[in-house]
Amino acid sequence: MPPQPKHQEDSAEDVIMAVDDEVTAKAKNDKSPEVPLVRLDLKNITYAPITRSATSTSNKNAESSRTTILSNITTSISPYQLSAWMGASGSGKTSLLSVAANLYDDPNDITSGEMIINDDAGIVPKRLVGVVWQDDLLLSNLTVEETIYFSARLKTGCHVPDEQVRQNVQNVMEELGLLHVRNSLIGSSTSGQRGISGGERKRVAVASELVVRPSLLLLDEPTSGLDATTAWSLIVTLRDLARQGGLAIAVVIHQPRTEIFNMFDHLLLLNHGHMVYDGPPKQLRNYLESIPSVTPLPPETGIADWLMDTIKADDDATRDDNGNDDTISTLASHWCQHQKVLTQNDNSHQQQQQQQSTVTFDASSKLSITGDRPRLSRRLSTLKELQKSPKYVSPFRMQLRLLTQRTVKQMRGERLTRTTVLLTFAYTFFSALFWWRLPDNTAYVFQRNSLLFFMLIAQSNGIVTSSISVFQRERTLLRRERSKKLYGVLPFFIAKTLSDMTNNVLLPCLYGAISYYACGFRPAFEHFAKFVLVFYLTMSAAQSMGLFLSVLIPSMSIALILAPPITLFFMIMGGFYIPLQNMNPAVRWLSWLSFAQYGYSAMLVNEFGGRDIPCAHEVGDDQVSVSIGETGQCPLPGDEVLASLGVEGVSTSYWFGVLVLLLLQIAFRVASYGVLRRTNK
Ligand SMILES: Nc1ncnc2c1ncn2[C@@H]1O[C@H](COP(=O)(O)OP(=O)(O)OP(=O)(O)O)[C@@H](O)[C@H]1O
Repeated sequence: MPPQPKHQEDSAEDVIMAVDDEVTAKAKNDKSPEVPLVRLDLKNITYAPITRSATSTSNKNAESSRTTILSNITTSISPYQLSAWMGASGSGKTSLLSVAANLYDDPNDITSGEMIINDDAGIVPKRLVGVVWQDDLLLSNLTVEETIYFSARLKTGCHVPDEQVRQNVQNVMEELGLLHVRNSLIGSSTSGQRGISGGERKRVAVASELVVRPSLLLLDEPTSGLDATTAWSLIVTLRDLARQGGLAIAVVIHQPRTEIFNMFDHLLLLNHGHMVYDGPPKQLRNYLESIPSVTPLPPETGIADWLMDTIKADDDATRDDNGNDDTISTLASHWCQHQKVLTQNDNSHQQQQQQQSTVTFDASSKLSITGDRPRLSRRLSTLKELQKSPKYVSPFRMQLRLLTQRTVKQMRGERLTRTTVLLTFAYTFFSALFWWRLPDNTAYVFQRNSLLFFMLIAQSNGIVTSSISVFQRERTLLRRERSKKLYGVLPFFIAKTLSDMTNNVLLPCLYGAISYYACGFRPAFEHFAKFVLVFYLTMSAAQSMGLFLSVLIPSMSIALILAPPITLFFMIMGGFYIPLQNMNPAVRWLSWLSFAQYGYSAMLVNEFGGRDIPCAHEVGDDQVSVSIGETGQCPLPGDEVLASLGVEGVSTSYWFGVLVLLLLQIAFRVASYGVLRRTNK
């Protein structure tokens, strides 16, 4: 007999769930706040995105070249249940996951079908969904605890006190066996920085989602790379969370061991984007063995292994008979027939239920309900109620604070890597080696001048390139977290700008400061401070230009190829190689956009402006002829030097250069923000 509502006058959304004794007992002890129950029904979903090459052609062509990845998928993810999605590689499991989580690129990619949330057509509010992808994007310089904490805090409203959030972090680390590595850095295999193991990474990714108890949790191959025991204990944890907390959980899984397979409440089997089975795992064997072409489960063979062999054999048979992959396989067409029967049965069942004024979960969950088990009554909210919430969980100020703290922590390891320290040391060594203690007289004006430009060139290229590579990593994380509505582009951007102002440019400035005294520029502190200021601003303008390039050019390899010639172009526009007055007027105007021009001019003004340069022969250093300052005057007025280098008019003002450098980087940053807002969705 189907379960009855407690009171006859209960609304139609009231749901009675039955769970087993053990789970009920655990649920009573569970102090975590109740999650809103979410049931997601996918009805006849066909997902056909436009392939990347097609988007470059006309819309008409693009439409006709959509690739159908999922055909007519009908399944449910129900509260209190752990569902598994299985299928061979490329069968469409990950695609289905992005459809269910509402994280696909374009709504038009769903060419037919509908999604139902708690009986209302619509999509799940993102704040209720947690997704763990195959490729986690954890920040390498954060510890395990910091990673989970930042994720928790960004997903928790500011009304929840910090102690509570930290307690939740502690609990989830305990649940997932991460306490022993709580202070270990995540690390990164690509940068050779050793960190936690692959299995621990996976658990950190799961913990970062679980910590806020999402109503709907979707995990893409959470057990891949885990040893058998760890995989088993992770699935046990997920099953317990579903049963105790009412979470609706679906995991994409390849070939689980039988003990794991038996833990699933619901199974969806896909093959080449078609459904092959959807229902209770316990009935799978009977169902498959009822198909004449299927070899029965051999003794001593795990059910998941047999399942994958059966799909493979079905694939081979389809290809043999028809010579192409597009033809629907025997298993898929058998399921179509079966589904028709199920739908008819379900319709008549629903009619029966309406007469009795009761509501149940989907067909599969009914199988777990037994009349004499204890019951938990939880209300299934309407979609409208679920949607009632601000766009972002945490307010702007909190997003900004958390993102700034997180970026600072991430940058602490990148600022002082062995490579950056070595590079700075090498450049300082070169500068000192070739320009050590330059005499201050007319014979060395040209060398002073070339050293100033070398300093700019040496550091700018590196800074533009590192700005591009750092942002390309951040971009993917931003896209993923933004699509989950964790924060907006503005707080991310401000946090990044604040971090950029102190990171990446610090070592180059240290290089500039040491070289300044080592090479013997004007000794007064005022000139040293002015040099450091303008050097800093030039470097940060170069960094902002690098950011703009990487925002504009989504492909990192292309951006990295284009960056050096673009930087060099602006360097030439700086006026060292060709004095600006000798430049072709058609391109000369571009020097107004060159950060190098303003930085170089201000440095020249700081070094030569407002003073006379002593004569070489008067100080006994006359082996080099005066090559700058056409009048041959001696002592040489510094303003002559500036004029001969093309520094004229407003450019002779140091503060003009400083102001334009400031404005230039603001312009690059604002433009980057605008482009990012429009494109990085
Ligand atoms: N945007 C897209 N455009 C074109 N083809 C796509 C797109 N996304 C996925 N595919 C293709 O759809 C098929 C299913 O991909 P999907 O990643 O969903 O499979 P999967 O079952 O998760 O595979 P795996 O187990 O190997 O991760 C693959 O052949 C893939 O190349």
